[in-house]
Amino acid sequence: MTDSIVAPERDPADVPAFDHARAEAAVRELLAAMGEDVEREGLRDTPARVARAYAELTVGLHQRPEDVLTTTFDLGHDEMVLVRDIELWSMCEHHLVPFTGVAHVGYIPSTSGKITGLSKMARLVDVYSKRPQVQERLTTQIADAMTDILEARGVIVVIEAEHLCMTMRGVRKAGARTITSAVRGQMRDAATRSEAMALIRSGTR
Ligand SMILES: Nc1nc2c(ncn2[C@@H]2O[C@H](COP(=O)(O)OP(=O)(O)OP(=O)(O)O)[C@@H](O)[C@H]2O)c(=O)[nH]1
Ligand SMILES: [Zn+2]
Repeated sequence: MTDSIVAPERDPADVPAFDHARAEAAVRELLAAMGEDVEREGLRDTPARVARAYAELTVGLHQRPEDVLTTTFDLGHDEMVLVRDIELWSMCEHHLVPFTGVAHVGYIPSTSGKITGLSKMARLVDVYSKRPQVQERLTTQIADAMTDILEARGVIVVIEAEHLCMTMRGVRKAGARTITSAVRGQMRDAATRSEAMALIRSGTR
């Protein structure tokens, strides 16, 4: 593969605003390419609807991780914090169909004990999910943002997801789950990592 999984992150300031007119024209073309009658009643508003839907599904291209990891508290807490089973919906950049599953995000705060609001970790997952993605990049981006912005001493991110491009088309293997992980800093320590994995697995239903 020539394209890097860990593509350099684009500054959201450099990403042009979602072009609704262009997206509508493209959807109209796609429908025409399918042989559909784009003027029939049921499809008349579809290009505009799809454009709005894709604007929503890619809103993360315009968001910065540092804008969601804003609320930090210096609690002096220096033990592991882990939020498990954060629901995620993203879009595979190869087929533009969803992949969905859960993210588990854990970290060991900085030596100063800088922690973030728990909901902010879920918001961070959303920022990176709402873009054309591959699961590996999504995983590393979340881990790197936690490390850089919170100055976390250790981070673990595990994502379990089902890709609709493998389920509803192509190889058609419903139920196959892809698991990716990214581990940083002190979380690489064998004992700490197994503690985190045990906490994540304790939720396996
Ligand atoms: N590594 C990785 N691969 C993905 C992800 N999402 C989709 N893919 C894969 O991307 C690949 C694209 O392969 P291609 O051969 O170019 O496309 P294709 O002919 O549609 O492939 P099939 O899905 O096998 O029919 C497929 O194997 C997908 O399963 C992801 O998040 N990570
Ligand atoms: Zn795909």
